[in-house]
Amino acid sequence: MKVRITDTSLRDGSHHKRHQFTVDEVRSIVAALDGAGVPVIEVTHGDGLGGSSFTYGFSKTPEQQLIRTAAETARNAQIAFLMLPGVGVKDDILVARDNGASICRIATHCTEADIAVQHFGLARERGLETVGFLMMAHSQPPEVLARQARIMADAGCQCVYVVDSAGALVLEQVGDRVSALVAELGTDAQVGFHGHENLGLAVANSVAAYRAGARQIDGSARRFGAGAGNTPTEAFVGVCDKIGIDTGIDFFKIVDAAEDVVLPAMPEECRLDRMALLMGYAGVYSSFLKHAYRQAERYGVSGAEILVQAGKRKLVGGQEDQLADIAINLAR
Ligand SMILES: CC[C@H](O)CC(=O)C(=O)O
Ligand SMILES: [Mn+2]
Repeated sequence: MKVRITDTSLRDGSHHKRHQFTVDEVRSIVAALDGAGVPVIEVTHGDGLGGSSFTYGFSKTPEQQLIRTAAETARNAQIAFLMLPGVGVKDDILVARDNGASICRIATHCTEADIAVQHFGLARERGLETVGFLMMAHSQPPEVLARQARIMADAGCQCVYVVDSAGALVLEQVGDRVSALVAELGTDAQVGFHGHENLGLAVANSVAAYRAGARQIDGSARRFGAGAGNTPTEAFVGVCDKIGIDTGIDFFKIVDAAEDVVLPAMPEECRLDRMALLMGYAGVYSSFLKHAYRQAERYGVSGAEILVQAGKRKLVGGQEDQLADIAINLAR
């Protein structure tokens, strides 16, 4: 059986890099991933199209320039981009398409799929392949996610992802969620899985997702991503080789790409440390990590305590400003 892997080091890795990718880094990483046979490479600001801002962090290089560079560099891989309705707008989708991207991935909090309906419609109308992200999927039971997936599929989404944004899901919890989506969607849309490493389970969870019927899985070379990073693409490829899942990716080439090309572009390895573990344990959005560090330093409080409070408040993606509010309250 086959699975399609999307490498998101040039999008989810943008959080870890504080959105400072250069054209040269994108060119060399895309060339290496493409050369290893990675079929889809995602390139965007970490928070999606339009994310470059005071709230989320300014990009060093305009993301559309990075998308164009990626599309010009890839020989076989398709270039994907992410957008969160409200952070980006429909015109951003059209510009990304003109810059050579062919897969439009639209992310919403996992109870808010309806805000993406018009974006899926536009993307399909303009010939883009579509993927939907149900973020923070640990926070809702399988049946709720399945209903949200139905909204996305009816709007034109061709693959709905269970997105473990907090790296909080454990094995069967992934399988149950993916199975519910597979049962709901049937042949209307595929199901995908996007994992984070905050509890050290990203590869195992991705295998569980595959076994429950997911046919698209995200990875990031060298785990380059938010929080403790994502499912390491190279490790997942190795595991797939061993258990008979065809990824189409050359294990030895992706191992070299991760070590020789991706690692040098990382500010540091993604660490499974106290802050990351807390995120997985308390169900906190991985993209909050760098923001928590920044607010902790600014207000002289504990970053770990900020994350614990963020978990208690059940914050969702887009509520980054509340981390400052938490830090101010802790400082008082
Ligand atoms: C800001 C979008 C977010 O990083 C998407 C994602 O990768 C996730 O929720 O894990
Ligand atoms: Mn992610």
